[in-house]
Amino acid sequence: MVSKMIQPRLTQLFRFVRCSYADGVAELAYAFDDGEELVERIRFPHAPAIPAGHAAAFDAALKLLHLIAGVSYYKAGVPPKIEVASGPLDDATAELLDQLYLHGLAEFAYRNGLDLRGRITFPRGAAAQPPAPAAGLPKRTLVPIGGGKDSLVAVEAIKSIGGEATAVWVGNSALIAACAERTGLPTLNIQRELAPGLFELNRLGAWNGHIPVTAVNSAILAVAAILYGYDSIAFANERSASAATLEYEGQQVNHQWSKGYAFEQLLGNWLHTHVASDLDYCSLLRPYSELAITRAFAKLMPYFDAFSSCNRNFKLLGPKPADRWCGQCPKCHFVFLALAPFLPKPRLLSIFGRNLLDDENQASGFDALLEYQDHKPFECVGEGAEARAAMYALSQRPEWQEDALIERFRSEILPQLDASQLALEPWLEPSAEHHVPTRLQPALATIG
Ligand SMILES: CC(=O)N[C@H]1[C@@H](OP(=O)(O)OP(=O)(O)OC[C@H]2O[C@@H](n3ccc(=O)[nH]c3=O)[C@H](O)[C@@H]2O)O[C@H](CO)[C@@H](O)[C@@H]1O[C@H](C)C(=O)N[C@@H](C)C(=O)N[C@@H](CCC(=O)O)C(=O)O
Ligand SMILES: Nc1ncnc2c1ncn2[C@@H]1O[C@H](COP(=O)(O)OP(=O)(O)OP(=O)(O)O)[C@@H](O)[C@H]1O
Repeated sequence: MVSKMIQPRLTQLFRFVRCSYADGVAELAYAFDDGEELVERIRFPHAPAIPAGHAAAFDAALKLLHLIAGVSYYKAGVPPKIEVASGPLDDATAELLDQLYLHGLAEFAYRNGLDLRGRITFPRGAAAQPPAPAAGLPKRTLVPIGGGKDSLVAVEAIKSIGGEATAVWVGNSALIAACAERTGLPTLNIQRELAPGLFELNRLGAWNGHIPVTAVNSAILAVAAILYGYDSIAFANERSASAATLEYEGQQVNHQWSKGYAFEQLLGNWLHTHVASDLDYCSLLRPYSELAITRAFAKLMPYFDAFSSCNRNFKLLGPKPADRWCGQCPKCHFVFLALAPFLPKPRLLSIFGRNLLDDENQASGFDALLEYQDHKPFECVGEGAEARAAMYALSQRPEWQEDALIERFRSEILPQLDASQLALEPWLEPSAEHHVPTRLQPALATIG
Protein backbone atom coordinates (compact mmCIF):
# COMPACT_ATOMS: atom_id res chain seq x y z
CA MET A 1 0.00 0.00 0.00
CA VAL A 2 1.48 3.38 -1.00
CA SER A 3 0.11 5.18 2.07
CA LYS A 4 1.23 8.64 1.02
CA MET A 5 -1.10 9.12 -1.96
CA ILE A 6 0.93 10.01 -4.98
CA GLN A 7 -0.45 11.17 -8.30
CA PRO A 8 2.09 9.23 -10.36
CA ARG A 9 1.80 11.36 -13.49
CA LEU A 10 2.57 14.53 -11.52
CA THR A 11 5.78 13.31 -9.87
CA GLN A 12 9.03 15.24 -10.39
CA LEU A 13 11.70 12.83 -9.22
CA PHE A 14 12.38 9.10 -9.53
CA ARG A 15 14.75 7.74 -6.89
CA PHE A 16 16.84 4.56 -6.90
CA VAL A 17 16.77 4.28 -3.12
CA ARG A 18 18.79 1.14 -2.27
CA CYS A 19 19.47 -2.45 -3.18
CA SER A 20 20.53 -5.27 -0.92
CA TYR A 21 21.00 -9.03 -0.96
CA ALA A 22 20.76 -11.58 1.86
CA ASP A 23 19.91 -15.28 2.06
CA GLY A 24 18.99 -15.68 -1.58
CA VAL A 25 16.75 -12.60 -1.75
CA ALA A 26 17.61 -9.38 -3.57
CA GLU A 27 15.61 -6.32 -2.55
CA LEU A 28 15.40 -3.43 -5.00
CA ALA A 29 13.88 -0.22 -3.62
CA TYR A 30 12.59 2.80 -5.55
CA ALA A 31 10.48 5.87 -4.78
CA PHE A 32 8.86 8.87 -6.43
CA ASP A 33 9.45 12.28 -4.83
CA ASP A 34 9.15 11.75 -1.04
CA GLY A 35 6.67 8.88 -1.44
CA GLU A 36 6.77 5.41 0.05
CA GLU A 37 9.32 2.90 -1.12
CA LEU A 38 8.37 0.46 -3.86
CA VAL A 39 10.30 -2.75 -3.20
CA GLU A 40 10.77 -5.49 -5.79
CA ARG A 41 12.12 -8.84 -4.58
CA ILE A 42 14.03 -11.46 -6.57
CA ARG A 43 14.40 -14.88 -4.95
CA PHE A 44 17.32 -17.10 -5.94
CA PRO A 45 16.53 -20.68 -4.85
CA HIS A 46 19.04 -22.72 -2.84
CA ALA A 47 21.46 -19.83 -3.16
CA PRO A 48 24.99 -20.63 -2.07
CA ALA A 49 27.07 -18.06 -0.20
CA ILE A 50 28.51 -15.46 -2.55
CA PRO A 51 31.65 -17.25 -3.79
CA ALA A 52 34.92 -16.11 -2.17
CA GLY A 53 36.61 -13.45 -4.27
CA HIS A 54 33.42 -12.70 -6.23
CA ALA A 55 31.93 -10.04 -3.93
CA ALA A 56 32.85 -7.12 -6.21
CA ALA A 57 31.46 -8.89 -9.30
CA PHE A 58 28.26 -9.76 -7.44
CA ASP A 59 27.81 -6.19 -6.16
CA ALA A 60 28.31 -4.75 -9.64
CA ALA A 61 25.74 -7.16 -11.14
CA LEU A 62 23.25 -6.48 -8.33
CA LYS A 63 23.63 -2.72 -8.76
CA LEU A 64 22.95 -3.04 -12.46
CA LEU A 65 19.88 -5.19 -11.76
CA HIS A 66 18.58 -2.45 -9.46
CA LEU A 67 19.09 0.18 -12.16
CA ILE A 68 17.54 -1.91 -14.95
CA ALA A 69 14.55 -3.27 -13.00
CA GLY A 70 13.68 0.33 -12.10
CA VAL A 71 12.20 0.71 -15.57
CA SER A 72 8.91 -0.92 -14.43
CA TYR A 73 8.50 1.79 -11.76
CA TYR A 74 10.00 4.79 -13.56
CA LYS A 75 7.44 4.34 -16.36
CA ALA A 76 4.57 4.85 -13.89
CA GLY A 77 5.39 8.56 -13.62
CA VAL A 78 8.21 9.38 -16.08
CA PRO A 79 9.28 12.34 -13.95
CA PRO A 80 11.88 14.71 -15.39
CA LYS A 81 14.61 13.93 -12.84
CA ILE A 82 16.37 10.69 -11.86
CA GLU A 83 18.44 10.32 -8.67
CA VAL A 84 20.63 7.38 -7.66
CA ALA A 85 21.15 7.38 -3.89
CA SER A 86 24.48 5.58 -4.09
CA GLY A 87 25.88 8.40 -6.24
CA PRO A 88 26.49 9.23 -9.88
CA LEU A 89 27.33 6.53 -12.41
CA ASP A 90 30.35 6.20 -14.63
CA ASP A 91 29.77 7.18 -18.24
CA ALA A 92 29.42 3.61 -19.58
CA THR A 93 26.77 2.70 -17.02
CA ALA A 94 24.82 5.93 -17.50
CA GLU A 95 24.96 5.47 -21.27
CA LEU A 96 23.67 1.89 -21.06
CA LEU A 97 20.73 3.05 -18.94
CA ASP A 98 19.97 6.16 -20.99
CA GLN A 99 19.77 3.94 -24.08
CA LEU A 100 17.74 1.20 -22.41
CA TYR A 101 15.14 3.54 -20.89
CA LEU A 102 14.78 5.59 -24.08
CA HIS A 103 14.58 2.74 -26.61
CA GLY A 104 13.12 0.08 -24.30
CA LEU A 105 10.27 2.47 -23.44
CA ALA A 106 9.81 3.73 -27.02
CA GLU A 107 6.65 1.67 -27.56
CA PHE A 108 5.31 2.77 -24.17
CA ALA A 109 5.98 6.41 -25.11
CA TYR A 110 4.48 6.11 -28.58
CA ARG A 111 1.29 4.49 -27.33
CA ASN A 112 0.87 7.01 -24.54
CA GLY A 113 1.61 10.01 -26.76
CA LEU A 114 4.75 10.88 -24.78
CA ASP A 115 8.13 12.01 -26.08
CA LEU A 116 10.95 10.79 -23.84
CA ARG A 117 13.76 12.20 -25.97
CA GLY A 118 15.89 14.50 -23.81
CA ARG A 119 13.95 13.52 -20.69
CA ILE A 120 15.89 10.47 -19.49
CA THR A 121 19.28 11.38 -18.05
CA PHE A 122 20.91 9.11 -15.53
CA PRO A 123 23.31 11.00 -13.26
CA ARG A 124 26.90 10.56 -14.45
CA GLY A 125 30.28 11.80 -13.30
CA ALA A 126 31.83 8.91 -11.37
CA ALA A 127 35.34 8.00 -12.50
CA ALA A 128 35.55 4.85 -14.61
CA GLN A 129 36.83 1.87 -12.62
CA PRO A 130 39.65 -0.33 -13.96
CA PRO A 131 38.18 -3.13 -16.13
CA ALA A 132 36.89 -6.08 -14.12
CA PRO A 133 39.25 -9.06 -13.90
CA ALA A 134 38.29 -12.62 -14.81
CA ALA A 135 36.35 -14.38 -12.07
CA GLY A 136 37.40 -17.90 -13.07
CA LEU A 137 33.77 -18.87 -13.70
CA PRO A 138 33.00 -22.52 -14.48
CA LYS A 139 32.51 -23.25 -18.19
CA ARG A 140 28.78 -23.79 -18.18
CA THR A 141 25.85 -21.89 -19.59
CA LEU A 142 22.59 -20.51 -18.29
CA VAL A 143 19.96 -20.96 -21.02
CA PRO A 144 16.85 -18.88 -20.33
CA ILE A 145 13.59 -20.62 -21.21
CA GLY A 146 10.55 -18.59 -22.28
CA GLY A 147 8.12 -21.43 -22.99
CA GLY A 148 8.27 -20.79 -26.74
CA LYS A 149 10.16 -22.29 -29.66
CA ASP A 150 13.24 -20.05 -29.70
CA SER A 151 14.81 -21.02 -26.40
CA LEU A 152 14.18 -24.70 -27.13
CA VAL A 153 16.14 -24.41 -30.37
CA ALA A 154 18.99 -22.82 -28.38
CA VAL A 155 18.85 -25.60 -25.77
CA GLU A 156 19.11 -28.32 -28.40
CA ALA A 157 21.99 -26.52 -30.11
CA ILE A 158 23.99 -26.42 -26.89
CA LYS A 159 23.11 -30.04 -26.08
CA SER A 160 24.29 -31.08 -29.53
CA ILE A 161 27.84 -29.85 -28.81
CA GLY A 162 27.87 -31.50 -25.38
CA GLY A 163 27.82 -28.14 -23.60
CA GLU A 164 27.09 -28.09 -19.89
CA ALA A 165 23.95 -26.00 -19.37
CA THR A 166 21.08 -25.25 -17.01
CA ALA A 167 17.58 -24.31 -18.14
CA VAL A 168 16.62 -21.20 -16.18
CA TRP A 169 13.47 -19.10 -16.01
CA VAL A 170 12.16 -16.14 -14.10
CA GLY A 171 8.64 -16.23 -12.66
CA ASN A 172 6.23 -18.99 -11.83
CA SER A 173 4.81 -20.12 -15.17
CA ALA A 174 3.86 -23.80 -15.08
CA LEU A 175 4.08 -23.88 -18.87
CA ILE A 176 7.71 -22.72 -18.83
CA ALA A 177 8.47 -25.20 -16.04
CA ALA A 178 7.09 -28.03 -18.19
CA CYS A 179 9.24 -26.97 -21.16
CA ALA A 180 12.31 -26.68 -18.94
CA GLU A 181 11.71 -30.21 -17.58
CA ARG A 182 11.28 -31.51 -21.12
CA THR A 183 14.79 -30.30 -22.05
CA GLY A 184 16.29 -32.88 -19.68
CA LEU A 185 18.74 -30.24 -18.43
CA PRO A 186 19.16 -29.29 -14.79
CA THR A 187 16.70 -26.49 -14.01
CA LEU A 188 16.78 -23.25 -12.04
CA ASN A 189 13.62 -21.21 -11.34
CA ILE A 190 14.17 -17.68 -10.06
CA GLN A 191 11.16 -15.89 -8.57
CA ARG A 192 10.39 -12.25 -9.21
CA GLU A 193 7.87 -10.30 -7.14
CA LEU A 194 7.00 -6.83 -8.42
CA ALA A 195 6.42 -4.20 -5.71
CA PRO A 196 2.72 -4.40 -4.77
CA GLY A 197 2.69 -0.59 -4.74
CA LEU A 198 3.06 -0.62 -8.54
CA PHE A 199 -0.40 -2.13 -8.94
CA GLU A 200 -1.78 0.54 -6.65
CA LEU A 201 -0.08 3.22 -8.72
CA ASN A 202 -1.66 1.63 -11.81
CA ARG A 203 -5.05 1.95 -10.12
CA LEU A 204 -4.28 5.60 -9.37
CA GLY A 205 -3.81 6.28 -13.07
CA ALA A 206 -0.09 5.73 -13.54
CA TRP A 207 1.30 5.65 -17.03
CA ASN A 208 1.41 2.02 -18.13
CA GLY A 209 2.67 0.07 -21.09
CA HIS A 210 5.35 -2.20 -22.45
CA ILE A 211 8.70 -2.39 -20.70
CA PRO A 212 11.92 -4.03 -21.97
CA VAL A 213 11.41 -7.17 -19.93
CA THR A 214 14.26 -9.08 -21.61
CA ALA A 215 16.68 -6.54 -20.13
CA VAL A 216 15.27 -7.21 -16.66
CA ASN A 217 15.56 -10.98 -17.12
CA SER A 218 19.10 -10.53 -18.47
CA ALA A 219 20.19 -8.52 -15.43
CA ILE A 220 18.64 -11.12 -13.09
CA LEU A 221 20.60 -13.84 -14.88
CA ALA A 222 23.86 -11.88 -14.64
CA VAL A 223 23.46 -11.89 -10.85
CA ALA A 224 22.62 -15.61 -10.99
CA ALA A 225 25.68 -16.39 -13.12
CA ILE A 226 28.03 -14.94 -10.49
CA LEU A 227 26.10 -16.47 -7.59
CA TYR A 228 25.84 -20.02 -8.91
CA GLY A 229 28.96 -19.97 -11.12
CA TYR A 230 28.30 -19.84 -14.89
CA ASP A 231 30.57 -18.25 -17.48
CA SER A 232 27.85 -17.63 -20.06
CA ILE A 233 24.23 -16.63 -20.51
CA ALA A 234 22.84 -17.68 -23.89
CA PHE A 235 19.54 -16.03 -24.83
CA ALA A 236 17.58 -17.05 -27.93
CA ASN A 237 16.93 -13.66 -29.52
CA GLU A 238 16.59 -13.82 -33.28
CA ARG A 239 18.04 -11.48 -35.92
CA SER A 240 14.55 -10.14 -36.70
CA ALA A 241 14.25 -8.77 -33.15
CA SER A 242 16.50 -5.85 -34.14
CA ALA A 243 14.01 -4.60 -36.74
CA ALA A 244 11.82 -1.67 -35.67
CA THR A 245 8.07 -2.16 -35.32
CA LEU A 246 7.48 1.29 -36.81
CA GLU A 247 9.11 4.69 -37.21
CA TYR A 248 7.50 7.75 -35.70
CA GLU A 249 8.71 11.35 -35.90
CA GLY A 250 12.21 10.17 -36.76
CA GLN A 251 12.39 7.67 -33.91
CA GLN A 252 12.45 3.92 -34.36
CA VAL A 253 9.96 2.17 -32.11
CA ASN A 254 10.86 -1.47 -31.54
CA HIS A 255 8.71 -3.60 -29.25
CA GLN A 256 11.61 -6.03 -28.98
CA TRP A 257 14.41 -3.49 -28.41
CA SER A 258 15.97 -5.32 -25.46
CA LYS A 259 16.00 -8.51 -27.54
CA GLY A 260 17.90 -6.68 -30.31
CA TYR A 261 21.57 -6.73 -31.22
CA ALA A 262 22.29 -3.18 -30.01
CA PHE A 263 21.27 -4.03 -26.45
CA GLU A 264 23.03 -7.39 -26.56
CA GLN A 265 26.32 -5.67 -27.39
CA LEU A 266 25.85 -2.88 -24.85
CA LEU A 267 25.10 -5.27 -22.01
CA GLY A 268 27.67 -7.89 -23.07
CA ASN A 269 30.44 -5.29 -23.14
CA TRP A 270 29.30 -3.74 -19.86
CA LEU A 271 29.38 -7.12 -18.09
CA HIS A 272 32.91 -7.77 -19.40
CA THR A 273 34.22 -4.46 -18.12
CA HIS A 274 32.20 -4.02 -14.92
CA VAL A 275 31.42 -7.54 -13.62
CA ALA A 276 33.83 -10.21 -14.88
CA SER A 277 35.86 -10.36 -18.07
CA ASP A 278 34.98 -14.05 -18.41
CA LEU A 279 31.18 -13.61 -18.12
CA ASP A 280 29.71 -13.80 -21.62
CA TYR A 281 26.21 -12.60 -22.47
CA CYS A 282 24.94 -13.41 -25.93
CA SER A 283 22.11 -14.59 -28.10
CA LEU A 284 22.75 -17.94 -29.72
CA LEU A 285 20.09 -17.30 -32.38
CA ARG A 286 21.27 -13.83 -33.42
CA PRO A 287 22.34 -14.86 -36.96
CA TYR A 288 18.96 -16.43 -37.70
CA SER A 289 15.64 -15.08 -38.94
CA GLU A 290 12.38 -16.25 -37.37
CA LEU A 291 11.86 -18.49 -40.41
CA ALA A 292 15.25 -20.17 -39.97
CA ILE A 293 14.34 -20.78 -36.33
CA THR A 294 10.89 -22.19 -37.07
CA ARG A 295 12.53 -24.51 -39.63
CA ALA A 296 14.91 -25.73 -36.90
CA PHE A 297 12.09 -26.03 -34.37
CA ALA A 298 9.98 -28.09 -36.80
CA LYS A 299 12.48 -30.92 -36.23
CA LEU A 300 12.03 -30.86 -32.43
CA MET A 301 8.85 -32.95 -32.17
CA PRO A 302 9.24 -33.87 -28.48
CA TYR A 303 8.37 -30.28 -27.56
CA PHE A 304 5.25 -29.95 -29.70
CA ASP A 305 2.79 -30.78 -26.92
CA ALA A 306 4.55 -28.63 -24.31
CA PHE A 307 5.57 -25.30 -25.83
CA SER A 308 3.58 -22.16 -26.46
CA SER A 309 4.60 -18.79 -27.85
CA CYS A 310 1.28 -17.16 -26.94
CA ASN A 311 2.15 -14.40 -24.46
CA ARG A 312 -1.32 -14.52 -22.91
CA ASN A 313 0.03 -17.52 -20.97
CA PHE A 314 2.52 -15.29 -19.20
CA LYS A 315 0.35 -12.62 -17.63
CA LEU A 316 0.92 -12.08 -13.92
CA LEU A 317 -2.74 -11.17 -13.42
CA GLY A 318 -5.95 -12.24 -15.14
CA PRO A 319 -7.06 -15.28 -17.16
CA LYS A 320 -4.79 -17.41 -19.34
CA PRO A 321 -5.74 -19.35 -22.51
CA ALA A 322 -7.40 -22.69 -21.75
CA ASP A 323 -5.26 -24.68 -24.16
CA ARG A 324 -1.87 -22.92 -24.50
CA TRP A 325 -2.74 -21.10 -27.76
CA CYS A 326 -5.40 -18.38 -27.64
CA GLY A 327 -5.52 -18.46 -31.45
CA GLN A 328 -6.35 -14.73 -31.61
CA CYS A 329 -3.15 -12.82 -30.86
CA PRO A 330 -0.26 -11.76 -33.11
CA LYS A 331 2.07 -14.38 -31.63
CA CYS A 332 -0.38 -17.19 -32.38
CA HIS A 333 -0.86 -15.84 -35.90
CA PHE A 334 2.84 -15.44 -36.56
CA VAL A 335 4.01 -18.77 -35.16
CA PHE A 336 1.26 -20.60 -37.06
CA LEU A 337 2.31 -18.88 -40.30
CA ALA A 338 6.06 -19.29 -39.73
CA LEU A 339 5.85 -22.98 -38.85
CA ALA A 340 3.47 -23.82 -41.70
CA PRO A 341 6.09 -24.04 -44.50
CA PHE A 342 8.12 -26.55 -42.48
CA LEU A 343 5.54 -28.92 -40.99
CA PRO A 344 3.03 -31.31 -42.52
CA LYS A 345 -0.32 -29.49 -42.36
CA PRO A 346 -2.07 -32.04 -40.07
CA ARG A 347 0.81 -31.83 -37.58
CA LEU A 348 0.57 -28.02 -37.48
CA LEU A 349 -3.21 -28.13 -36.97
CA SER A 350 -2.81 -30.60 -34.15
CA ILE A 351 -0.41 -28.24 -32.33
CA PHE A 352 -2.83 -25.30 -32.54
CA GLY A 353 -6.07 -27.30 -32.39
CA ARG A 354 -7.45 -25.24 -35.31
CA ASN A 355 -6.58 -23.78 -38.69
CA LEU A 356 -5.98 -20.06 -38.26
CA LEU A 357 -5.45 -19.54 -41.99
CA ASP A 358 -8.91 -20.85 -42.79
CA ASP A 359 -10.68 -18.34 -40.56
CA GLU A 360 -11.81 -15.12 -42.27
CA ASN A 361 -12.21 -13.42 -38.92
CA GLN A 362 -8.45 -13.48 -38.51
CA ALA A 363 -7.76 -11.56 -41.73
CA SER A 364 -6.77 -8.27 -40.09
CA GLY A 365 -4.39 -10.06 -37.74
CA PHE A 366 -2.53 -11.67 -40.62
CA ASP A 367 -2.65 -8.41 -42.64
CA ALA A 368 -0.72 -6.66 -39.86
CA LEU A 369 1.97 -9.36 -39.92
CA LEU A 370 2.32 -8.79 -43.67
CA GLU A 371 2.38 -5.01 -43.09
CA TYR A 372 -0.59 -4.82 -45.43
CA GLN A 373 -2.79 -1.80 -44.61
CA ASP A 374 -1.27 -1.78 -41.11
CA HIS A 375 2.06 -1.77 -39.27
CA LYS A 376 3.67 -4.80 -37.70
CA PRO A 377 1.98 -5.61 -34.38
CA PHE A 378 3.54 -4.59 -31.07
CA GLU A 379 4.57 -8.13 -30.29
CA CYS A 380 7.47 -10.50 -30.71
CA VAL A 381 6.87 -11.36 -34.36
CA GLY A 382 9.09 -11.58 -37.43
CA GLU A 383 9.61 -8.96 -40.11
CA GLY A 384 6.81 -8.12 -42.54
CA ALA A 385 8.93 -9.35 -45.44
CA GLU A 386 9.46 -12.77 -43.88
CA ALA A 387 5.76 -13.12 -43.11
CA ARG A 388 5.06 -12.31 -46.77
CA ALA A 389 7.63 -14.93 -47.86
CA ALA A 390 5.95 -17.58 -45.68
CA MET A 391 2.49 -16.66 -46.97
CA TYR A 392 3.72 -16.77 -50.57
CA ALA A 393 5.30 -20.21 -50.03
CA LEU A 394 1.98 -21.54 -48.71
CA SER A 395 0.07 -20.00 -51.58
CA GLN A 396 2.14 -22.15 -53.96
CA ARG A 397 1.36 -25.41 -52.15
CA PRO A 398 -1.67 -27.46 -53.14
CA GLU A 399 -2.61 -28.42 -49.57
CA TRP A 400 -3.00 -24.76 -48.52
CA GLN A 401 -4.57 -23.20 -51.59
CA GLU A 402 -8.18 -23.50 -50.53
CA ASP A 403 -7.79 -22.02 -47.08
CA ALA A 404 -9.70 -18.74 -46.82
CA LEU A 405 -6.79 -16.43 -45.99
CA ILE A 406 -4.41 -18.02 -48.49
CA GLU A 407 -7.02 -17.63 -51.19
CA ARG A 408 -7.48 -14.00 -50.16
CA PHE A 409 -3.70 -13.47 -50.23
CA ARG A 410 -3.47 -14.84 -53.77
CA SER A 411 -6.35 -12.82 -55.15
CA GLU A 412 -6.07 -9.54 -53.22
CA ILE A 413 -2.58 -9.02 -51.78
CA LEU A 414 -0.17 -10.91 -54.04
CA PRO A 415 -0.92 -8.80 -57.15
CA GLN A 416 0.28 -5.73 -55.23
CA LEU A 417 3.61 -7.30 -54.22
CA ASP A 418 6.97 -7.49 -55.97
CA ALA A 419 7.28 -11.22 -56.75
CA SER A 420 11.10 -11.04 -56.74
CA GLN A 421 11.02 -10.26 -52.99
CA LEU A 422 8.97 -13.25 -51.90
CA ALA A 423 11.41 -16.18 -51.88
CA LEU A 424 11.69 -18.15 -48.65
CA GLU A 425 15.26 -19.37 -49.14
CA PRO A 426 17.13 -16.10 -48.43
CA TRP A 427 15.49 -16.02 -44.99
CA LEU A 428 17.02 -19.39 -44.16
CA GLU A 429 20.60 -18.12 -44.60
CA PRO A 430 22.36 -17.10 -41.36
CA SER A 431 24.01 -13.70 -41.19
CA ALA A 432 27.58 -13.32 -39.94
CA GLU A 433 26.63 -10.87 -37.18
CA HIS A 434 26.66 -12.25 -33.64
CA HIS A 435 28.29 -11.87 -30.23
CA VAL A 436 28.55 -15.59 -29.42
CA PRO A 437 31.74 -16.46 -27.49
CA THR A 438 34.23 -18.83 -29.14
CA ARG A 439 33.39 -21.67 -26.77
CA LEU A 440 29.73 -21.74 -27.91
CA GLN A 441 30.26 -21.00 -31.61
CA PRO A 442 30.17 -24.68 -32.70
CA ALA A 443 26.53 -24.71 -31.54
CA LEU A 444 25.69 -22.10 -34.19
CA ALA A 445 26.50 -24.52 -36.99
CA THR A 446 23.95 -27.04 -35.67
CA ILE A 447 20.99 -24.66 -36.17
CA GLY A 448 19.31 -24.49 -39.51
C1 LIG B 1 2.33 -11.07 -20.27
C2 LIG B 1 2.25 -9.73 -20.93
O1 LIG B 1 2.26 -9.66 -22.15
N1 LIG B 1 2.19 -8.68 -20.14
C3 LIG B 1 2.18 -7.32 -20.68
C4 LIG B 1 0.82 -6.70 -20.40
O2 LIG B 1 0.60 -6.77 -19.02
P1 LIG B 1 -0.82 -6.95 -18.37
O3 LIG B 1 -1.19 -5.71 -17.63
O4 LIG B 1 -1.79 -7.40 -19.40
O5 LIG B 1 -0.58 -8.15 -17.37
P2 LIG B 1 0.64 -8.60 -16.48
O6 LIG B 1 1.73 -9.20 -17.29
O7 LIG B 1 -0.04 -9.44 -15.51
O8 LIG B 1 1.24 -7.33 -15.76
C5 LIG B 1 0.52 -6.56 -14.82
C6 LIG B 1 1.14 -5.18 -14.69
O9 LIG B 1 2.44 -5.32 -14.11
C7 LIG B 1 3.32 -4.36 -14.64
N2 LIG B 1 4.56 -5.02 -15.06
C8 LIG B 1 4.58 -6.37 -15.33
C9 LIG B 1 5.77 -6.99 -15.59
C10 LIG B 1 6.95 -6.23 -15.59
O10 LIG B 1 8.07 -6.74 -15.82
N3 LIG B 1 6.88 -4.90 -15.32
C11 LIG B 1 5.71 -4.29 -15.07
O11 LIG B 1 5.71 -3.06 -14.85
C12 LIG B 1 2.61 -3.62 -15.73
O12 LIG B 1 2.18 -2.41 -15.14
C13 LIG B 1 1.42 -4.51 -16.03
O13 LIG B 1 0.29 -3.79 -16.44
O14 LIG B 1 0.77 -5.37 -20.75
C14 LIG B 1 1.76 -4.56 -20.03
C15 LIG B 1 1.51 -3.15 -20.40
O15 LIG B 1 1.57 -2.98 -21.78
C16 LIG B 1 3.17 -5.07 -20.42
O16 LIG B 1 4.16 -4.31 -19.72
C17 LIG B 1 3.27 -6.54 -19.99
O17 LIG B 1 4.49 -7.06 -20.50
C18 LIG B 1 5.24 -7.83 -19.57
C19 LIG B 1 6.34 -6.93 -19.02
C20 LIG B 1 5.87 -9.01 -20.27
O18 LIG B 1 6.42 -9.87 -19.64
N4 LIG B 1 5.82 -9.03 -21.58
C21 LIG B 1 6.45 -10.05 -22.40
C22 LIG B 1 5.50 -11.17 -22.74
C23 LIG B 1 6.95 -9.38 -23.66
O19 LIG B 1 6.40 -8.38 -24.08
N5 LIG B 1 8.03 -9.87 -24.21
C24 LIG B 1 8.64 -9.24 -25.33
C25 LIG B 1 10.09 -8.95 -25.00
C26 LIG B 1 10.54 -7.70 -25.64
C27 LIG B 1 11.66 -7.02 -24.88
O20 LIG B 1 12.24 -6.05 -25.41
O21 LIG B 1 11.98 -7.43 -23.78
C28 LIG B 1 8.57 -10.12 -26.52
O22 LIG B 1 8.55 -11.35 -26.39
O23 LIG B 1 8.59 -9.52 -27.62
N1 LIG C 1 10.28 -15.90 -17.91
C1 LIG C 1 11.45 -15.93 -18.55
N2 LIG C 1 12.58 -16.21 -17.86
C2 LIG C 1 13.78 -16.23 -18.49
N3 LIG C 1 13.94 -15.98 -19.79
C3 LIG C 1 12.85 -15.71 -20.51
C4 LIG C 1 11.56 -15.66 -19.93
N4 LIG C 1 10.67 -15.35 -20.90
C5 LIG C 1 11.38 -15.22 -22.03
N5 LIG C 1 12.69 -15.45 -21.79
C6 LIG C 1 13.77 -15.45 -22.78
O1 LIG C 1 13.77 -14.23 -23.49
C7 LIG C 1 14.10 -14.47 -24.84
C8 LIG C 1 13.01 -13.93 -25.72
O2 LIG C 1 11.78 -14.54 -25.41
P1 LIG C 1 10.84 -15.10 -26.55
O3 LIG C 1 9.46 -15.11 -26.02
O4 LIG C 1 11.10 -14.44 -27.85
O5 LIG C 1 11.40 -16.59 -26.72
P2 LIG C 1 10.73 -17.99 -26.61
O6 LIG C 1 9.67 -17.97 -25.57
O7 LIG C 1 11.82 -18.97 -26.43
O8 LIG C 1 10.15 -18.21 -28.07
P3 LIG C 1 8.87 -17.63 -28.83
O9 LIG C 1 9.39 -16.58 -29.77
O10 LIG C 1 8.31 -18.79 -29.51
O11 LIG C 1 7.94 -17.03 -27.81
C9 LIG C 1 14.33 -15.98 -25.00
O12 LIG C 1 15.70 -16.25 -24.89
C10 LIG C 1 13.58 -16.54 -23.81
O13 LIG C 1 14.16 -17.73 -23.36
